[in-house]
Amino acid sequence: MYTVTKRLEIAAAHRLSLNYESQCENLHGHNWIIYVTCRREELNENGMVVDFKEISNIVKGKLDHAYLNDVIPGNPTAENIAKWICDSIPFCVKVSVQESEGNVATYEV
Ligand SMILES: Nc1nc2c(c(=O)[nH]1)N=C([C@H](O)[C@H](O)COP(=O)(O)OP(=O)(O)OP(=O)(O)O)CN2
Ligand SMILES: [Zn+2]
Repeated sequence: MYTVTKRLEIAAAHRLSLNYESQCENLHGHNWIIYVTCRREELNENGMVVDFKEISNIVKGKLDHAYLNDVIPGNPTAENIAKWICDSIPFCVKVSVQESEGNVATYEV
């Protein structure tokens, strides 16, 4: 079994709809740090699980400098961002999304 992990950083904006009063409901931004892990039994003809560039193209192409409410279905929390990324990348088994120094959400298949 082969595993690759790609670390990415994106800058983006979002606002959350919450059932309590919070500054997170206001438009604001983060520099999210994202770890994408893909796993596969056999390598492709290029000797790769998934090309790091493909991971970068998918994540950065859709999310970098974006308004995440327009991309992520539902509330663009770190949890939902992690699931959206995992569903968007072939052979992805785990995504961790770090929103700030102490706040990390992980989605695993
Ligand atoms: N489980 C989650 N909780 C929260 C999320 C999330 O994605 N998943 N997101 C937010 C907001 O995006 C907010 O911008 C960040 O939350 P906050 O609690 O303000 O985080 P801080 O680290 O900046 O605040 P401290 O109080 O200094 O810890 C909210 N919750
Ligand atoms: Zn936020």
